[in-house]
Amino acid sequence: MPVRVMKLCGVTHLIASNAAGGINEEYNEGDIMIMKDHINFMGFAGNNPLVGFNDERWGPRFIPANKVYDKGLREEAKRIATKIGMSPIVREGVYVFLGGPSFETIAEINMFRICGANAVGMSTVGEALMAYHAGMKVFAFSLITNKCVQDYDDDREANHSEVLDVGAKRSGILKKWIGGIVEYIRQECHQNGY
Ligand SMILES: O=P(O)(O)O[C@@H]1C[C@H](O)[C@@H](CO)O1
Ligand code: HPA
Repeated sequence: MPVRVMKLCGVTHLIASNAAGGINEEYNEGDIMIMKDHINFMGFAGNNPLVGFNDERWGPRFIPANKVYDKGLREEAKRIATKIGMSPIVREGVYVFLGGPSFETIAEINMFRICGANAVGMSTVGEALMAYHAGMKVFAFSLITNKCVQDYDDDREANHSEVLDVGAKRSGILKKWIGGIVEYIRQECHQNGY
């Protein structure tokens, strides 16, 4: 349970990142989507990290999940993006969490688009729920590494090498952006006496 180990070490904020496929047709490869919400599709099948005995010292048995992704951090992240000139590539949207490792079928992508998902990936939601349950502030974002195939006449196929290539291409700007967010969190912790 790495998130709980972080909590025991005094960590107050979680910054989580992932590579994701763009479902929203306006999203481009290389865009960055701040997660404002998620669809825990794995959770629909009972695969929620909070299932099982709940030790109240971590957090309550039943938690709301409509504010997992901290609004203040999202606003600050957008402000920093504007300051460093990356706002044209920054989006905000809903991430749907699937188990993978196969990428999605066209029918699945069409279903998730209709359900309100903007991007699809294979991680982050479990960690975000654990951290929120333990009282940590959560900020998460997706690097859109590919536009999901949504049409049977489209010959492209999702693959892991494009994920790695786009990650490498965006590493410089992401370092700068995350550095700014970390600095904001440092100041917030300082003001709150942490
Ligand atoms: O660990 P993340 O969610 O960033 O990785 C994504 C999803 C798969 O693990 C992989 C697919 O290429 O990238
Ligand atoms: N689907 C799921 N996970 C992903 C994708 C995708 O299209 N791209 C990067 N990670």
